[in-house]
Amino acid sequence: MLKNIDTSNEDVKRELKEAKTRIEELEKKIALLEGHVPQKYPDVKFLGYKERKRILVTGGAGFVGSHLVDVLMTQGHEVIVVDNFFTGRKRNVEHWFGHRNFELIHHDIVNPLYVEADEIYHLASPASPPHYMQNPVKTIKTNTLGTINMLGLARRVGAKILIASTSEVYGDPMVHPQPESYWGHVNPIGPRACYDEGKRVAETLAYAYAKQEKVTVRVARIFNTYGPRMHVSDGRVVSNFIMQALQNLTITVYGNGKQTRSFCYVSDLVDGLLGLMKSNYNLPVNIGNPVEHTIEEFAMIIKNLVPGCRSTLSTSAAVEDDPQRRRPDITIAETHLSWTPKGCLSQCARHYLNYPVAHSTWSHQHATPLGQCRWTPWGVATHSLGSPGIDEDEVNGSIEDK
Ligand SMILES: O=C(O)[C@H]1O[C@H](OP(=O)(O)OP(=O)(O)OC[C@H]2O[C@@H](n3ccc(=O)[nH]c3=O)[C@H](O)[C@@H]2O)[C@H](O)[C@@H](O)[C@@H]1O
Repeated sequence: MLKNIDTSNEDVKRELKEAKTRIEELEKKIALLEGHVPQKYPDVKFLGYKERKRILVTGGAGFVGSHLVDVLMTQGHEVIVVDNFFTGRKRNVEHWFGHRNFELIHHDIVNPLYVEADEIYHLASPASPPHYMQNPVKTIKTNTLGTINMLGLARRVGAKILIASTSEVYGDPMVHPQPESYWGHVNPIGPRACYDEGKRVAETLAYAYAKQEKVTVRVARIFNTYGPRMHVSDGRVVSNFIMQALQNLTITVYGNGKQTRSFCYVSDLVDGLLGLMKSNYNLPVNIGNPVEHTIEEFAMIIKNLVPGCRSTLSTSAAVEDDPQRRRPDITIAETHLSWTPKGCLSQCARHYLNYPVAHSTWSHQHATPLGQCRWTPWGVATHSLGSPGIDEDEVNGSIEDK
């Protein structure tokens, strides 16, 4: 091209010089950006355009959402994450920044969203009691208006939508274990109502849209879940007890500790959500681990997992409306999704124990399926974790994104 250009001409010389300077500036900017974007992504399968789906994950930067995003990305789908970063964090998905199949939208789903999608996983909502009680009106809006917006989007674009509901729809249950057919025992004006009733309305909305607007819906009732990327200031029992045990602080058992919970590891939950989305089953499905422990037993399990832990247990006044027993009946998930949780509590808790104490590597970790774990005194060798130590920022509860 330059052959026909008179490079002795002063104007051309000047233009070439300017262009060169501009190219140098751009090269510097590219180098700078490359420094921020991870060069190497986790392995992503290639899918042809017929198999590749465009999948929207609301709350995709949160604890559960980000693990789901990891699996969908590695399967080769195009994933759009929408999050308002109330409890979600960019660092949970930063290992995908810049990937051509990944998009992150900072948006609050209380406001309408217009995107194209084949499937929607609607996970957006705070899930930890102290978080959802902090702004109950906002929690109700997220679960009602937010769900209406997502169901409306599913209707407009013809997407299949999975609503993340909760074991909290059963309230303080009078039936144990809880089958999906149980209607629950919820205090509609209690401190947990913003979440419990919000999720119950979300379920009602899902089936109203299914009936009236022919939207294809799936409803997962998620039981207590734990794993990497749960914020250390999350306030739920697993992260509280682990952080207390690691620092030799008193383990704060609320009430007399005789209340029960059944804990599911996050990779098992994600498998259940994927299985439900794929299945033809359209009624609510419990996804949780049916192995039940009292909170007192659970405190001892965590204490015993931390070498040399000198923490003692304290009890206190019971939390208002705290469900006294919780254990999922997972017959439907086993029958219709062929799903059953694989993780056992002490192994998974040990696995998870590594993450909050090795914060620099925390956000990049996947919840490795247990079959792939190699155990070391501090957990999983495959994750090349740092030595135990506590991240000041995390412990002091610097939750700038809450
Ligand atoms: O982990 C979850 O997935 C669930 O967490 C909460 O439900 P909850 O069972 O109350 O969760 P936690 O706050 O972890 O409490 C579990 C039990 O431990 C007790 N607890 C909690 C924290 C603590 O420091 N000490 C303690 O004894 C609580 O009183 C409660 O009895 C949410 O409300 C659910 O939506 C969510 O699905």
